[in-house]
Amino acid sequence: MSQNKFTRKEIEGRNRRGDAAFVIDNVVYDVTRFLQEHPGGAEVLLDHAGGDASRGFHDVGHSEEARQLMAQYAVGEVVQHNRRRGGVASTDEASASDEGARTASLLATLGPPLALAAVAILLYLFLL
Ligand code: HEM
Repeated sequence: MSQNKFTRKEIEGRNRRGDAAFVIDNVVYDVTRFLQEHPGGAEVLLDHAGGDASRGFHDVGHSEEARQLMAQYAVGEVVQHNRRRGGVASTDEASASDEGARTASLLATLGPPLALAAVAILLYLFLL
């Protein structure tokens, strides 16, 4: 496999019949020449072209033969800061979004009682 490094942005536009590439497990595959040969059809590859096909690829439960075949189409790797685990959540991206989700759920839990308490305090100050 070549040691070329790609950003996910560089793969994004490569979703056409004339130039199709996607990422599986942080490896970049140029499947332009494979489209017509894929036993699962060209369309499903094009659906994932330009993005991360890891989940789709693994969900299908490809055979060992398919895994060997795919090595022929590997053209490089995803740059370090764009790498993902399991093709879904990246280490960096995941921790960022985890944090966002945590903040949001904290706000959702604490928001209503805090708002009620604030209203109660205001009423107390103004009315009593
Ligand atoms: C370079 C990447 C890929 C290679 C080399 C490859 C190869 C193959 C091969 C050899 C088969 C025949 C069944 C088997 O041996 O497992 C197959 C079937 C299939 N592939 Fe892929 N595939 C690739 C990527 C993908 C991706 C990204 C998807 C979808 C997300 C996909 C979806 C399917 C489907 C739906 C089938 C048909 C399964 C069936 O009929 O039971 N493939 N592929």
